[in-house]
Amino acid sequence: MAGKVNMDDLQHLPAQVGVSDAAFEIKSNTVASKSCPEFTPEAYPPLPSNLETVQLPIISIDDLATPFPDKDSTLRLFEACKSPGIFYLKPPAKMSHERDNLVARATEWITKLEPAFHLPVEKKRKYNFIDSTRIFGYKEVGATVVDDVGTGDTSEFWNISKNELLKKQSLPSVHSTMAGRYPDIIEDNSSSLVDFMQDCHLLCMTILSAIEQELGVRHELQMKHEFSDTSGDHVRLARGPARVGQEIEIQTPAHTDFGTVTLLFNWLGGLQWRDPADLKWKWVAPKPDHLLVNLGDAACIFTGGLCKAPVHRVVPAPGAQGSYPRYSLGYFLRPGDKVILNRLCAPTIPQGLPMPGTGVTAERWIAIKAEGLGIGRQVLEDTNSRGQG
Ligand SMILES: O=C(O)CCC(=O)C(=O)O
Ligand SMILES: [Fe+2]
Repeated sequence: MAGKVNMDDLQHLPAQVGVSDAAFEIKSNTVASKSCPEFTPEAYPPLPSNLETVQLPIISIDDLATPFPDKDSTLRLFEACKSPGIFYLKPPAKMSHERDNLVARATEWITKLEPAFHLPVEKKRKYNFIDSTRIFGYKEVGATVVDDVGTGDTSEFWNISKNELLKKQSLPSVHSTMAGRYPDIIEDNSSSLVDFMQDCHLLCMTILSAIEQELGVRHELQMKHEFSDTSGDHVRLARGPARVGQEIEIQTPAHTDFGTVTLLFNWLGGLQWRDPADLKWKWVAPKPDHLLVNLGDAACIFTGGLCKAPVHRVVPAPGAQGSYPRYSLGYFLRPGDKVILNRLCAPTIPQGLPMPGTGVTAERWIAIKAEGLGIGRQVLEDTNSRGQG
């Protein structure tokens, strides 16, 4: 069955170690109803009080988003990027043009776009990823492999491409005559989604700017991530089902993010970070009014391994929270498609062994990683054009 791993098999999967028993305390009277809307953050119960969660650094963007941020703030951010490579970030209370802060807007986006998940599966399949090089559109349950026997994941995604929405904005008349790339509920909101992406991108640039300052490089990192560049940048809406049983159900298997910076908004537990010190999975608790920042492979390569790309995965939320379907939203910042993943030239960047992905374009790296996760296999199997990636 998609995404199911028997508890007895856990030894075979190094990814499974260290999960606290508190995760599996589900009381039968807390089974989620199938009511809609499913995304009801105000109703979520707390995480189990005995759950061990990892203490991640907490950074406030107000300290960084000035033309001359103080040295302590940029250093604290850089230290968090070096270890563990994942941290909480408090966004500014108001963004440009008096828009609300990003956490409030991410909450509104999930609320508004949740119906895209409730379309009949045949309808959603019309928007399946084209292949593993173009992972925009719909990823259905089971399309990603969670172990070496080919078990599928349990989550579904809508990956909404920044460039596809930008193209639609610049060529509205052409697009109005074309079949929609996304369901109407997404297409109809594309212009305000672009505004949201632009503010997410800006926040990522603030993070890159702080890293540049600490490395003593000018704008080399930001230049590889122009908003107008064709790239893998996208908003990902994800839905994972409520916990079904006692087994570990993998919503998203162990991975590092492919790109440079991920802004992650989640409201229920279920995200786990693999501690490199003991290889145990540690729960990452959502922090009210904060988002999570997670660095990816490209950040690691550009900085010669100084920045870390943490290994993480998603399982149903622990305890009573596991009774709720889990929604999350990510903004994935990736280098321009044609950018070659190489370390920056600066005396501060270590000259070590090349890391996986070094020397290939960002576009190719996305395809290599997506194939490794089995993404696109349903399309490929359906068309019988190629074996599983
Ligand atoms: O849903 C989450 O909390 C994390 C999702 C994630 O890691 C991903 O989509 O890359
Ligand atoms: Fe991720």
